[in-house]
Amino acid sequence: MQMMGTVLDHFRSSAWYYLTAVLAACARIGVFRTYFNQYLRRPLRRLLPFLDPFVTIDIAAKPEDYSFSYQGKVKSSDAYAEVLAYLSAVCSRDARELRAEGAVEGHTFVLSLREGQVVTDDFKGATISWSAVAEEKTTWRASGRCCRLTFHERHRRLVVDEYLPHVRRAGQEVMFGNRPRRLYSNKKELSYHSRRDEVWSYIDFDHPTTFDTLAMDPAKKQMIKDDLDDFTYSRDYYRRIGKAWKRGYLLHGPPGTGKSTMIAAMANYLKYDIYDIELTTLESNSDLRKLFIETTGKSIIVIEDIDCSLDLTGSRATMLPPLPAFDDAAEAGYDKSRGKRHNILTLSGLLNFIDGLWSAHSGERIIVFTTNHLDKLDPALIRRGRMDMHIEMSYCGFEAFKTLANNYLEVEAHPLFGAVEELLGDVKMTPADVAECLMPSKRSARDADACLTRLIDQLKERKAAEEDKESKTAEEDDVKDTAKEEDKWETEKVPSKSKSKKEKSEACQVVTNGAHSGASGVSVSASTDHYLS
Ligand SMILES: Nc1ncnc2c1ncn2[C@@H]1O[C@H](COP(=O)(O)OP(=O)(O)OP(=O)(O)O)[C@@H](O)[C@H]1O
Ligand SMILES: [Mg+2]
Repeated sequence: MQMMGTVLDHFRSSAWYYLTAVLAACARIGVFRTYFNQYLRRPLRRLLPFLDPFVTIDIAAKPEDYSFSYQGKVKSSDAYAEVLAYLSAVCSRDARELRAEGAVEGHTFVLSLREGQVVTDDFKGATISWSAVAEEKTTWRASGRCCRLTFHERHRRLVVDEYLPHVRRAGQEVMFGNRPRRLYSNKKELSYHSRRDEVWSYIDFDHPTTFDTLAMDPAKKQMIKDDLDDFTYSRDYYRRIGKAWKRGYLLHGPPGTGKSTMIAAMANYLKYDIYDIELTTLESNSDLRKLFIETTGKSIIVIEDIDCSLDLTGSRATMLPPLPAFDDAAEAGYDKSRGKRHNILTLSGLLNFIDGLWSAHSGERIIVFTTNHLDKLDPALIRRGRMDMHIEMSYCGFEAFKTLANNYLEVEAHPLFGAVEELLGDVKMTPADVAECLMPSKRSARDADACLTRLIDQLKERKAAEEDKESKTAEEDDVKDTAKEEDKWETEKVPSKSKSKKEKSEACQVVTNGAHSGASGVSVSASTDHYLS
């Protein structure tokens, strides 16, 4: 028992000893920390770049910050996905241990680094290392993956000002290129708070037309391609001259000359999405603005048949009719129950959409209008600067025909081409009609002779019809000319100066009276004769 007491005493005293020692050490650490923070931290920080000159930036998978989109809805940052897309090419080239994930959209894989792997990227003489790291867990966020870039302190400005924006832009392009193109059309019901997917619906755009299959004069086609190329590579130029990065094309020409086909060729050439706006479904200028805000960069915004969409021919001031009287309200499109007027989309609203302040929103855009009747449009709508390029889609010429023959019959030359060339010089036929003739009736019978003969027959028929029409018109003109000549001759015989007004009116009276007395046409001329005699 005494022994037991001695052991306990010993234990107590040593516990006390150790506790005192730990407390003393903690106190020393606390004192050290205080001294370190007060006197050493700053000088050491200044010394750090000499010891470790590398800077690191983490781009996390889970965005820490959220930005607010136009309608005040939270929109997450895409930076991590963009970096992964950018690095995918570098990784597939250099890394040995990779991970592959399906791209958010489309059918491709995005390759990224496995944890601990490093790849390097060169940019304007700077070497930047990328590594995949597990992000540290914090009190408010679970751990996630992040991409860490490391670079020398002396490249700090280059990386922050140029490299990172370059990574984002290139990443966006990779992401955009990985998915199929889209054809968007506007929904009918738009509310003020509609989100992007509530104002636009889309389908994958898989139109096979390219500039190679588009039938038109080769020089004109090349000019359009060059213009599109210039536009896409001119981001800095547009910025420098202070112009929104957009270009307007007006396609005009008779039905079936390939205006819609041209839009498809443009979209495939540039790899842009198409936003097809049906103006007649919109109620007001703000609807148009809402649609426009929800479009993305790298897109073609199309308004087809602009002359038919709305009455856009009036002056800007008179486009908006005054509010109708109450009884006429329904007829004039005034919805009494909702207290608002329909179809008050105005020309000035449309002009604003094309080149107002909103037009500069997010990236490059092409705006295309099509019309069958150029003369019906307000000059303000189609002036240069708004519609930068006016492209006339015209009837099929021989060069355009050769493209169609190559498309449909896979022939580049044929003995019947000579006859077609001659006839196309005389007859106006749209590419759509030519294409129809070249389309074999049976898929198995892709017989160039038969198709070309059918085309020649059609052209001959049209030529005969046109000649017939022309000769009829000429005959009618002759009759009209003769009638005019006779009238003129009759009028010249009237001694107009010899009679005073009063006499003339009396004469008219006579004529009128005379006319009353008999059959009108004959009587008039008879009366005139009477008057003349
Ligand atoms: N220039 C062309 N090149 C190739 N195919 C063409 C061309 N023009 C017309 N076609 C053919 O004719 C069809 C109709 O052409 P498209 O719809 O492009 O004409 P459009 O000018 O838009 O007519 P509309 O004024 O009636 O809208 C197309 O599907 C295409 O097959
Ligand atoms: Mg069309």
